[in-house]
Parts: sequence; C-alpha cells; structure tokens
Amino acid sequence: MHDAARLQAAIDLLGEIESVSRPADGTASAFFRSRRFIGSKDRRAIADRVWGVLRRWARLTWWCHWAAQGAGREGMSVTPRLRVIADLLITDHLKVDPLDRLFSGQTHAPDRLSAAEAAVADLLQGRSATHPDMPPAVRFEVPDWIYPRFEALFGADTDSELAAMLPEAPVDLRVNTLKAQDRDAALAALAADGVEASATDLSPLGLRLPAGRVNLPTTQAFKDGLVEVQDEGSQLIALLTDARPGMAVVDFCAGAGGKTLGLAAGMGNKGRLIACDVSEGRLDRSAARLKRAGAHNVTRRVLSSESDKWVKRHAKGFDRVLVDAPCTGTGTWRRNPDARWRLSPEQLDDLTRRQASILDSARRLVKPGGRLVYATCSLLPEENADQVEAFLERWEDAEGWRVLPVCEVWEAAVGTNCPMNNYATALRLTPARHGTDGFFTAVLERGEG
Ligand SMILES: C[S@@+](CC[C@H](N)C(=O)[O-])C[C@H]1O[C@@H](n2cnc3c(N)ncnc32)[C@H](O)[C@@H]1O
Repeated sequence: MHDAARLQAAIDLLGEIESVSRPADGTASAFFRSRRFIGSKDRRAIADRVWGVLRRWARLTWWCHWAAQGAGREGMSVTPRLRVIADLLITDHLKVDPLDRLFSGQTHAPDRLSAAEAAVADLLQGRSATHPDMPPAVRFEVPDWIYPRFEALFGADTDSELAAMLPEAPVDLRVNTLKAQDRDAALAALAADGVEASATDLSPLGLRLPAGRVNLPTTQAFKDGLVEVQDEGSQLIALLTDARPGMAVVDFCAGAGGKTLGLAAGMGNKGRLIACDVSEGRLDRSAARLKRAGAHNVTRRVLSSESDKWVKRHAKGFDRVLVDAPCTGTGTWRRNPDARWRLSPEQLDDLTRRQASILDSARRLVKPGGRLVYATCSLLPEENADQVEAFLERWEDAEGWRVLPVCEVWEAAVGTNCPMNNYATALRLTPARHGTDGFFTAVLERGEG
C-alpha cells in the first residue's frame, strides 16, 4: 500500500470507530478481519495513525474548530478526514504541498481537498500541538464534565497527573511462578528469545518490555507459560488479595482471568479458587490462559447476576473474595484513548450503583475474619474511596467490617517497599507517580462474630 492508501484506510477506520459505540480495538479488529489483503506493515501504519488521532482527539478537534473559524467556515463539521489532515500538519509537521500530493484523488488515495479543507489546512500548517487558549480539559484530553473531578482529586498535581495519562503505556509481564522458578529465570528465558525486559520496582513478579514492538506470542518464554501480559498495577491487586495455598478464594469479577492467574500462582495450585463472572464469553476466554499457565485449581462459574443463588448457597464459605469491579476504566486511558470520549455521567452513575450492589452481594461469601478486596482500574473517588466508605456505613456495625491499613497487607503479601504512607487505607496507583495504570485497591476484613 502506498502512503496515501494507508491514509484513506485510516480515515475509513476512524469513521467506523466514530459511528459505533463499541471500543475502538474491537472495531479495528473487525475492520482488518474484513480486509485480509492489508499486510502487517500496512496494518501497523494504519493503526498507528488511528491511535495517534484518538490520543490527540480533543486537541485536533480544537484546532479544526479554530482554523474553521479563522477561515470564516464556522459551521464546518470536524470529520475523520479533517482530523487526519490536522494530524498530518500539526503532528507530522507536513506542509500543504505534500499534503495536496497525498490527497490526490487518485485510485485508493483520499479525495482532493475541498476549498474549505484547503482554507483550514493553510491555517493549520506550522502549528504546534497546543495553543495558549486551549482549556486544560482539551490540552489533557479529558471530557469537560470529568476534569473538575480530577482537579479535586489531584489539586496542584492535576497537570502532571493528566499529562502522564497521554502517552502510550509500556507493556508489562507477570512472571508465572507456577512455571518459572523465579523472575530471574523468566528474564533469562526472554533474553534467550532476544527480548531484553527489565524488572519492575513495585511488583516482585513484574517485567517491563522495552519500548517498541515485541512479538511476545512468538517467544518460547510465552509459549511455555513463563510470563503473561499484565500491567504491574494489576499484578499488585492479585498480590494484595494474599490468596495462600490451601485457602478457599473467589475471584468475583474474573472476566478473562487476568487476576485469577495471579491468585492461582499465589496459591501454588493448592486450595479452591472459583472464578465468577456474569459474562460467559469472558470466562470462556480465560480457559486457554489458565491451561497455558498450568493453573489447575480453578473452577469457572457463570453468575446470572451478582445476587445469583450460588452466592447465597456459599455464604461465609471463603477466606478471600476479590471484587475487581466493572468500572469506568479511567486508569487505563493510556491504553484505551477512545474510552475517554465514550464515557458519560449516566454511565458513571450506573457503574457506581452496580459496584455497590456487587460489593454487598460478594461480602456474603466472606468467612468471619476473612477478607474482601475491592479494586478498580479507575481514579475517580466515586468508584473508589466513596464506595468503601459507603460499604462501611452499611456493614461496619452489623458485621464488624473494617478496612486494613494497606501497607500492613503489603508487607505480608508483596514484600517490596509499600508506595503509600503507613496509615493509608487504600492503594492508589497513578501513571505519574508509579508508572503503572491507575488503580485503586482496599482490603476489607470481616469481623470474627
Ligand atoms: C474489570 S473487569 C475484570 C477484569 C478481570 N478481573 C481481569 O483481571 O482480567 C470487570 C468484570 O466484571 C464483570 N461483571 C460485571 N457485572 C458483574 C456482576 N454483576 N457480577 C459479577 N461480575 C460482573 C464483567 O463482565 C467484567 O468481566
């Protein structure tokens, strides 16, 4: 494919992403599946352009409106084509002449620029990514309605915290102690595959891949189940659950099994681990991963809802229950830049209601003296500290629930330096402070009564 054809494919894919409400990665997979003639190099170039535009969405949109206004074309709509034009001029510093040559209207190339597009392009040529008049919500690619929440949370650090959420995230691996002797053994196996990973600071099982593309599934270390892709922060949630050999453990929102794998490794395959979810499809997807990892103590259970009869039948039956709750995913925006623009206040309200209901139901499963670990990959207080506080209001007196100082749990279960202060009641990880995705984890203990 020549450059112009790649650009047209990127414009087409952006158009599809914009017209459906599903996540961009699913739309992109379907797009490429139905165009098998697009080779891997072309696919990568198209995806790079599309993800670049998604990452710079608000800024490019702002610039398009600014230039349309300057060109006396106020009503002009910002199309996928116009965003790509703006991206080429602003991010790639392309000049108008080469832009005209790409938008040639020849076979497979984008149509020639309209008069309005040409006027906008003239004004965008030579601009940098930001403009002094851009509001902070635009500069940091945050929906207007969420920005004040981040300001309240991060205060003076708002800019640096949000800036750290803009670039692409690194790829982390968790060393699978069911297969690899230890982290050094996994490092050596990857090195033998030509992959120079480095050890992470917080997770004792974490490895970080070098920037650039590593074709992990083709490595022997991956095929042998020595490593699994998992953000360092996610690894820490499984570790903080402190699931030990011989325990009875539930992974209540197990999904495709990311944390289940970590829990099974912590248990050394000894004891009972039930992976629940309301999505049969997601649970099914965990099967192959569990097999590759050599996790044998896991039973999968599809729930009709969080208050499925199975929950009532197994009340007070488990030492540990992990609730890795469905959430807005604001902590994973580095990986899913389109998620920023698919979120609405209504969805946040709906999710916080579901989180409370899931917590209330999952707590039934915990034995007296056992633990309920609540985690999200969100940074919003409504989904995190507010949920824990409301849970304690509902159950502290009735059932003796309390929240454990997270560094106490960390010392016993993780062993590296705890990144929070000794009194912190929850682990809060952010890309700026910890180099991980954004995560929240609180460990609640049920009274002995
Ligand atoms: C954050 S994801 C879990 C990710 C998974 N733990 C991992 O580490 O790969 C949240 C999961 O909660 C599930 N879920 C949503 N509503 C639920 C409910 N009422 N009860 C149990 N699981 C639910 C979703 O299907 C989704 O798989």
